[in-house]
This record gives sequence, structure tokens and C-alpha cells, in this order.
Amino acid sequence: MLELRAISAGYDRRAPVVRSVDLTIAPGESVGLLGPSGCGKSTLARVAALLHRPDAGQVVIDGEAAQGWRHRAPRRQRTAFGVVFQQPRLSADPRLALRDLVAEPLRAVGRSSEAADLVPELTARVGLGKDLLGRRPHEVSDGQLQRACLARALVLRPRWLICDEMTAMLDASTTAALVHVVEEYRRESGAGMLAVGHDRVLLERWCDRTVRWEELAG
Ligand SMILES: Nc1ncnc2c1ncn2[C@@H]1O[C@H](COP(=O)(O)OP(=O)(O)OP(=O)(O)O)[C@@H](O)[C@H]1O
Repeated sequence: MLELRAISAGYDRRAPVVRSVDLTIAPGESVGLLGPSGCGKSTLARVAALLHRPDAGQVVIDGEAAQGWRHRAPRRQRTAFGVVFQQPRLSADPRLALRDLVAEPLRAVGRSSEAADLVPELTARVGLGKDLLGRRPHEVSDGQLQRACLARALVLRPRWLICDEMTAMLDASTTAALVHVVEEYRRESGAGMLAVGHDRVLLERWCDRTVRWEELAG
């Protein structure tokens, strides 16, 4: 269970963008969060993934309250999440070849030796040709880079996926391909998901249930 309890968060304590929000996602469940631009969806998604410390409230991951945020979160909690952002270029180290980008989380947890098996398997799964793996982010398209970022999000086999407008910059066929990869992973792993976006048709088709920002905001 991923529980967001009475979360308030933002960038100025006097004017929170997320106000007293409650949201619970059951194991294996996929929830779409719909809302207009600028309402606070990304901020809430970052709180859920332990990337942004809320001003108030609690995140409870599989029964255990979050023990910290960003690099201060304990590894077992941090690695419970795979996160894919809207703009792959902002979340990809421009110096890394795509194969190293996908392997980054393995290196961070001292499991680099597994990259030799996992990187080819995952890059094939997300549809990245072998010829692209030696290229750096500026040498590939947004869609190709987002495929690599999705592979990176899956490499530690997270129990929870947080997809923040994952497909907003992509064409219809790349969107369909990435949604398919996520759903295949969720089927075999039982991972739950929070997908944030403003495309109602996509989220309603993709997710078990969708909630609108106005229903959540306190
Ligand atoms: N780093 C920041 N510093 C200050 N304000 C910020 C920061 N990031 C976001 N905001 C503000 O917080 C509010 C919510 O932003 P957020 O990115 O969470 O919205 P969103 O619903 O995800 O929007 P979009 O759909 O456009 O991505 C916005 O008014 C935004 O300008």
C-alpha cells in the first residue's frame, strides 16, 4: 500500500501548492491523477516518490512511514520507487551513454555486475536498438531517451512506479509502446503505479481508476 496522508507541500510554506491531500494506492493498483497545468500534480508525485519533502503529512510505504527524503531516504525505501519524468533531458546525465544511463541505479546500489545481463534485457524490452546504446542523450531523440529513462526506472524492479507526464512529449506510437512496457512490467511484478497527467483519455484507458485533482485538494 502506498499512502499519502494529509500531505501539504510546495515551495513556500506560507503558500503550499498541495494542501492536505490524501491518496491511497493498493498493491498492484494503477491510479491516474488528472489535473490542469500548474495545479501541483508533479509536486505531489515527487512527494510520493520521496523526492520532495512535504511541509506536513506522511507518506507510508507498505506500512512503513517514510524515513527521509531524497538522498536521506533509506535505500530500501528509495529503491521501492521507479520514477519517470516528463522531460527526459532534465533527468538524464548528458555525459552518460544510454547503456550507462540505464545501469545508473545499479551502480548507485553497488550492483554494477548485474548490468551485463539486465541492460540488454531491459533495453530490448523498451525497444532501444543495440546501435543506440553507445550514444549519449544529445545524440538520440526525446522518444528514444524516454525509452532509456523507463528502462532505468525498471532496472531495480521497483514495487511502485511514479510516472509524471511520462508520455507528454511523445508521439502516439511511442506512447503506446511505453504504456505497454509499463503494463507488462506491472503484470509480472505486481507493482502499483501513480500516473500523473492531463490526458484524460489516455489515463482512463491506462489506469484502474482515475482521480481528479479537485477531488483530492483540501
Ligand atoms: N521549484 C519550484 N519553485 C517554486 N515554485 C515551483 C517550483 N516547481 C513548481 N512550482 C510551482 O508550483 C505549482 C505547481 O507546480 P507542479 O509542477 O506541481 O504542477 P503540475 O500540476 O505538475 O503542472 P504541469 O501539468 O504543468 O506539469 C506551480 O504554480 C509552479 O509554478
